[in-house]
Amino acid sequence: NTITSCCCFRFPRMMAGCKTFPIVCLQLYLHTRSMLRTCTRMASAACQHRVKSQMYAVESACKSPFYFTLKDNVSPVSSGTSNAWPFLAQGGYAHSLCVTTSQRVQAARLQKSMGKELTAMVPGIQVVKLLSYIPDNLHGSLQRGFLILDSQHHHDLQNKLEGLLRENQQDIQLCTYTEEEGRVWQSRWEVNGQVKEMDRSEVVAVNGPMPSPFVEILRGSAVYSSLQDVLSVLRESAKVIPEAEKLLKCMDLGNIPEKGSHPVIVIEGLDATGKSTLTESLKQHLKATLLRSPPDSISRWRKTFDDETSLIKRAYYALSNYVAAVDIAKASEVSPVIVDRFWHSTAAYAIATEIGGNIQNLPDHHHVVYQWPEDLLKPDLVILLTVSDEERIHRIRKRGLQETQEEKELEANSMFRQKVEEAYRRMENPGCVVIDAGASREAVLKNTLSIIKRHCDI
Ligand SMILES: Nc1ncnc2c1ncn2[C@@H]1O[C@H](COP(=O)(O)OP(=O)(O)OP(=O)(O)O)[C@@H](O)[C@H]1O
Ligand SMILES: Cc1cn([C@H]2C[C@H](O)[C@@H](COP(=O)(O)O)O2)c(=O)[nH]c1=O
Repeated sequence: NTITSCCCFRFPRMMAGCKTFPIVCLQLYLHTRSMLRTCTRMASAACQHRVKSQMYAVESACKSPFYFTLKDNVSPVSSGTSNAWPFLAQGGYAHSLCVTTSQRVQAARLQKSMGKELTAMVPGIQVVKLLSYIPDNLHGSLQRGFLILDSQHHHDLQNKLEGLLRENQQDIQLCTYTEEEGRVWQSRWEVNGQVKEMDRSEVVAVNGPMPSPFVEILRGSAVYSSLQDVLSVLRESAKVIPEAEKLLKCMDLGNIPEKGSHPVIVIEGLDATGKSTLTESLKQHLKATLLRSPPDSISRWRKTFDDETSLIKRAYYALSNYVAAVDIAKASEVSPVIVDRFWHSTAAYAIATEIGGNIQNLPDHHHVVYQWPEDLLKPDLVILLTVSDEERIHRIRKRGLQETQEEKELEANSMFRQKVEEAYRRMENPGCVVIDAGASREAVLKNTLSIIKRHCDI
């Protein structure tokens, strides 16, 4: 950046009036470009190799992550007491695949497609999220990937992984882990004409940091804290996703819209908790304007972004709040505004999706991901509707979804739902006022109206 800015701004000023100025400028520009290319190649090459202080964190369903590192890197203090690897029992194998490319949109898309490919690769293997990073430069060194657990040592798995490495040799790092007499070895593979084992190093289990790197990376990769952050991801995405370009054109990048004199009330909650039912009734009772996020103006691209990587999908939902804020600001000049889902949904679903395992793995209370973005119009009141799982299932069934299929989904997603709701409850500034929405429609409406009267000037 410094070189580019020097070339583009300072240097021309120094050379103004000089006859050879255009030639010198062109030479400098070409030289800079080639230097930048060399730097990128060097950085990428460095990523393909092990760095001594490199740490690995493996996501765990019910506990904190499992951490390991090269044995040389371990000081007696940071070392765990045992090197028992839960994945390598009974002569099984494990492999790690990390995306090394530094371009975040490209890296996220490659990671998503590899995840899909790996899960479908061989029946019986287990694919778990993995992060590789250098502790004092987490964001700068982060590589996302997977640990592939192969307890039955499938012969064709190694071939398939080699195929993946061949196809993406510049962008991924493949390692295999084996246990020999209680010691675990990491072999790194590289394509050198054919796929070869480059080197072997001993790795050991270690204690990890608190909060875990899975929590630390949420901000900026799933939960955004400003419009600038969101736009920067979407601009990068626009190079490969035409809808991102169209979406950006819908965004009015003027000043932050200011709320009018009427109250803005947001209704939040899990699916089928009664938000639509309640918001329609509130609209009538309060003679309010009813809006939703994502707003109609950009909802035609929702499906495209729902199918995208988390980085891009969450940027879409985050942006949809800023787009909705423009309508909310205008409407609140003339009437109260009811909003069906807003920022809290965006953050709560993003956090619950990204954080694997159970509720204990969520970021602690007051973490930055629970804070309202400073540049987003703030509502006067946020109401969270909660109902028991049984009642929610009952309502979904009555709404007409197929029973058995839906039942299975609810079973599988029980932990996910708990995490979304807990994330909602932890949101701050504004926090949520929780209403038990398991009562009758009339009772829920009455309760909500009395809370609105208490909090807002209505
Ligand atoms: N208080 C209530 N008692 C019983 N049934 C209710 C109540 N509120 C809503 N329902 C019914 O539950 C179902 C889900 O309600 P609704 O569509 O309002 O929820 P929602 O939160 O907007 O859902 P989604 O987020 O999935 O759009 C509907 O069939 C609705 O008629
Ligand atoms: C607004 C918003 C929604 N989602 C997800 C959460 C749910 O699975 C669906 C529900 O949307 P609906 O419009 O209420 O049917 O969308 C999300 O992940 N992030 C958001 O900001």
